[in-house]
Amino acid sequence: MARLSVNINKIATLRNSRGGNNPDVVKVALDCERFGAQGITVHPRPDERHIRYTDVLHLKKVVTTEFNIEGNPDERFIELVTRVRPEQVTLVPDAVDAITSNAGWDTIKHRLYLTNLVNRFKALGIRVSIFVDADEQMVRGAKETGTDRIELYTEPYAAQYAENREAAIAPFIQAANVANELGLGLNAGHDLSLENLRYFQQNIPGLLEVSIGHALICDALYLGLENTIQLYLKELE
Ligand SMILES: CC(=O)[C@@H](O)[C@H](O)COP(=O)(O)O
Ligand SMILES: NCC(=O)COP(=O)(O)O
Repeated sequence: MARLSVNINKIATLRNSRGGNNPDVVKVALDCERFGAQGITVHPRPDERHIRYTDVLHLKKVVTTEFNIEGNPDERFIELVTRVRPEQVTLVPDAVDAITSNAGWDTIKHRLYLTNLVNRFKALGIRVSIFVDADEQMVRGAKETGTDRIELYTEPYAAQYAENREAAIAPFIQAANVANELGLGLNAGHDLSLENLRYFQQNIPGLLEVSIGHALICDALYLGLENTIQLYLKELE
């Protein structure tokens, strides 16, 4: 069964909209864990428009499930991850001005750069995952870097799901098969939701973890956080 890591960026976005500390991201992270989340994901960006670097330091002290820090590995991010030593770091090639992540790495073009980072983080005992599109060549390129896992960028799947779910999932099955064959661990995330999650996890072999933020927090507005996390966990059974 794939594990659920809740991305709490959106909680920080809400807090930042007013200053102050409401909602309290540390409390929400602990509540997510209490309600059954098996991991907490944060994605600090250089402008700190949602999760702040100081939040990451506070969260590290209290999170008892898997702590996953995602982001573009600029110097400040590398320093943060080195200091915090989460269970997992996910390397994402965000442009500074991106509203949200919108592509995986070109693992062939950036092989050396990624290999150096993978070695650096693995030497600290941090599991490394590389964010990639569902593309066989990118999965094979990721393997060359020595990464432990890849995270498949699922936005294209989510976007096509309603129209044609078989076509939407086909490249993801192919990428997953390649990852499994190469011995790469497999995570997935972006725009996964109560609508599209079950079909994804039922069809993707070897899926270890999904990180979900936007849709889950939106659902929680109507359904409550505890109930929502339970519903997502049910989809992963
Ligand atoms: C890598 C990925 O797909 C997610 O981390 C996504 O970028 C969430 O970040 P936002 O909450 O800023 O959209
Ligand atoms: N890695 C994906 C993630 O953490 C959450 O993405 P989203 O559910 O907010 O699109």
